[in-house]
Amino acid sequence: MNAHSNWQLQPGYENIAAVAGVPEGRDVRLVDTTLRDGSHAVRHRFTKEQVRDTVHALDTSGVDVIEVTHGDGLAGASFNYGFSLVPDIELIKIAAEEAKQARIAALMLPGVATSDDLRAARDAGASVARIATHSSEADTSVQHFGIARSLGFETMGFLMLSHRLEPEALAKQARIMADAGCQTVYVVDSAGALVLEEASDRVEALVAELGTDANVGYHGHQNLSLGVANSILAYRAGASHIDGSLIALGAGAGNSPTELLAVVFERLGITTGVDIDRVLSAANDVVDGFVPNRPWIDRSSIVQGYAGVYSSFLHHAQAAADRYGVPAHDLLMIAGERGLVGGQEDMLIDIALSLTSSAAKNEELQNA
Ligand SMILES: CC[C@H](O)CC(=O)C(=O)O
Ligand SMILES: [Mn+2]
Repeated sequence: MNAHSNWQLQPGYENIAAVAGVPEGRDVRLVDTTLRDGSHAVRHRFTKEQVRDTVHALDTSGVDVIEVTHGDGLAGASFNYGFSLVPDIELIKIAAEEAKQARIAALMLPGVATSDDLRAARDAGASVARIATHSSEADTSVQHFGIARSLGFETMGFLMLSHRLEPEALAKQARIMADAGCQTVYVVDSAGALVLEEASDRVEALVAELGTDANVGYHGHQNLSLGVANSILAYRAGASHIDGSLIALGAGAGNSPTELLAVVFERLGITTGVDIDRVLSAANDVVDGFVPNRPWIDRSSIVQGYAGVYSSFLHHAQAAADRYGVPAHDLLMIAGERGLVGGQEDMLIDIALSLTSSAAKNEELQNA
């Protein structure tokens, strides 16, 4: 572990001992994000009962980290990202009460949430902090990792839109997170854009850079239908933490399905500690029962993977498309060409307006 393993705990948090890493007896640690990334797919409308039932099902399946937060992280509930039905902290509290063995994780984006939100999540029972930055901006997470460690959180770092950096450059960003106190750094394929070795080469570079200083994780999206295959290659390249979501519930075409990851790892003889029968039931009998629309691999989400667009832009693009009468996939293609990053959702409206005004100009020219 890194140089900061004896982090000074803040007053009131001295008795908290967060142990990071893959639990004994498992080869890989599956981290479930149904109740965070999946929040995008239900427009942040999870009810208390849905959270309780999903946590119960995952916990009894043996999944040992369950993420519960607004899709855009703590304090993400806003006009920009969409309001939650139930505030994050209430949902985290319910999840922590319900989980008997699993740890509850909360995600934050520096600049959206603050250290006060982290503290509130800790007090509500979250014990894993996941801090996400754009892949080239790891330095913006430094103080948050310090605060998270001093609150006794286990820490995980997300390098979002990892496809935008070459493996060596990404590894340098991972080093910044690890040195700041991050215990597991993730290659995050936010756009579902990485194809096979593009995923494992990035994981390999992080593993080489971090050595025993931090674990490496992989978070996949299904836009090109490669979430599970990429996750297996990521594991083979040295990732010890793999994210998934029940029924793929997540942004864009969704995440790698947790139940499929569990089944495929088991078929490969790789121990996850997750009970297959129970996790399949969690997916089919619990989450599929309350989700109105599963994430889908369609023209828009495939374009996201193809053009490398942040998966959570999907609903924003659909809303702008409906409002301005332009195709969502065109907006997403242009968003990819412009290299937009998370937080620039409003630029989709700008793109829609420029498409409508150029369409109007073309019509004017034709009528002239
Ligand atoms: C809000 C953080 C972000 O959506 C994290 C994530 O899941 C991703 O980038 O894929
Ligand atoms: Mn994601």
